[in-house]
Amino acid sequence: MEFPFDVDALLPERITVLDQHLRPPARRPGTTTPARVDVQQQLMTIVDELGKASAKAQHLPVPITSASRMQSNRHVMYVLKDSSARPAGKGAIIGFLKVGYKKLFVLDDREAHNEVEPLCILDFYIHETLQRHGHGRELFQYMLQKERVEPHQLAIDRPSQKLLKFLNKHYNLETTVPQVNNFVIFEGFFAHQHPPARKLPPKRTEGDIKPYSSSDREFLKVAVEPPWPLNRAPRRATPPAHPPRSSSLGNSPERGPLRPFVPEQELLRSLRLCPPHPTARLLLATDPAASPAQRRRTRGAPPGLGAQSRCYSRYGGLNSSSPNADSQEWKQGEQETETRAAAEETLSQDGCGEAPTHTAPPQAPAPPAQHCTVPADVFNARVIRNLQERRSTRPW
Ligand SMILES: CC(=O)SCCNC(=O)CCNC(=O)[C@H](O)C(C)(C)COP(=O)(O)OP(=O)(O)OC[C@H]1O[C@@H](n2cnc3c(N)ncnc32)[C@H](O)[C@@H]1OP(=O)(O)O
Repeated sequence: MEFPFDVDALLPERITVLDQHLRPPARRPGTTTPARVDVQQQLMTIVDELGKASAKAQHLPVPITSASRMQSNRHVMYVLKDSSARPAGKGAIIGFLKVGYKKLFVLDDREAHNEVEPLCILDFYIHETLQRHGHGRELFQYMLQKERVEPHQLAIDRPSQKLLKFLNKHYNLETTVPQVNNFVIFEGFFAHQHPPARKLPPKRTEGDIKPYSSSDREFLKVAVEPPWPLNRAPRRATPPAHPPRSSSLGNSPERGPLRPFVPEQELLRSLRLCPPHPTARLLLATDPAASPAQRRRTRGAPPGLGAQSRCYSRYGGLNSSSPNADSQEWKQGEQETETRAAAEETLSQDGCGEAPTHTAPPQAPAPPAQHCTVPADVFNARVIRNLQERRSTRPW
């Protein structure tokens, strides 16, 4: 990667380490010294351009590395220059590696939350024309020595497929410990933490735990999930052979498929916390049979009393002595009322299995006594449909 200024003179060493001060490195004796402000500007240009190139290579919508980001974070950037060739006599940049310590909450292989502050790989880029020439390894190896860390002690911020292959090839890192955040850690991470990972007190409720540790790549999350705590990770007996990969952003892996929704019992409990849907409110208001008070009054009644007083057949052959349209309509409405009331009942009882109470509306005309032939599975299907309709009132 070339620049309109002399990169070779600006960065005397093959690998230059930059921190938040973006201080120009000491120059070789004998070289002419441009104004300090120019040098800093040149450094900032290099950082910005590298950040843009890296974002492009990873298909990121915006760069996660820039001079301003460097200045506002305590990250360290290792910049590799091309010292062999000197195109146009000004040198060139091969790539960079950005690392930084971050406080993370990570899951161990027993899925316990651990508070750790590991060194994280935040951004890594080698120019397209120079990839697979060993430059990435050279840079990574230098960083490991400087930072005095072992590869398995690192946390990687949403590694790309290429980086995963790189880590596997050069450092034998393959088996990951599944996480609920963007970071990938590998087997052995917890064995060699300095200081050791701090386990969170067991009494702490899940709501107190930060669900996602801050990542520079937060904006890459594309899937819409239910809010915490409905999005808890499923328990997995064995870690997957490979960490989850991206679907929408090419090189960057994603956090994995959406976790399955919580069981029905939890869903019902959570639904009770939600305000009722306007339609449900309207139905409840116009239907006295669905009111909790009404249901409470009839809870002790023998089951099926209401049904016994109004019978119909799903097969159309009503046993009714007066099968007129009005009574048909009434029956349909009544059946829906029952279904709704049953769903209400199910909701109010947290799905504890108690049979719903069927109640005839007091104002309804008394239908002719008939034999009820609606099978239970049809009834259940309507209850389930009703529940599904209610699910669509979820706020996310
Ligand atoms: C947290 C993050 O920073 S995630 C983003 C990581 N960066 C990127 O994905 C940007 C594009 N990729 C790159 O810049 C580089 O490929 C890097 C930084 C990942 C690796 O640098 P390189 O100089 O290519 O690595 P190096 O030459 O030392 O090692 C090569 C090995 O890396 C892996 N690798 C590199 N490029 C590729 C590729 N295109 N496809 C698959 N594996 C690759 C392979 O394991 C490869 O070994 P192989 O050639 O025998 O298959």
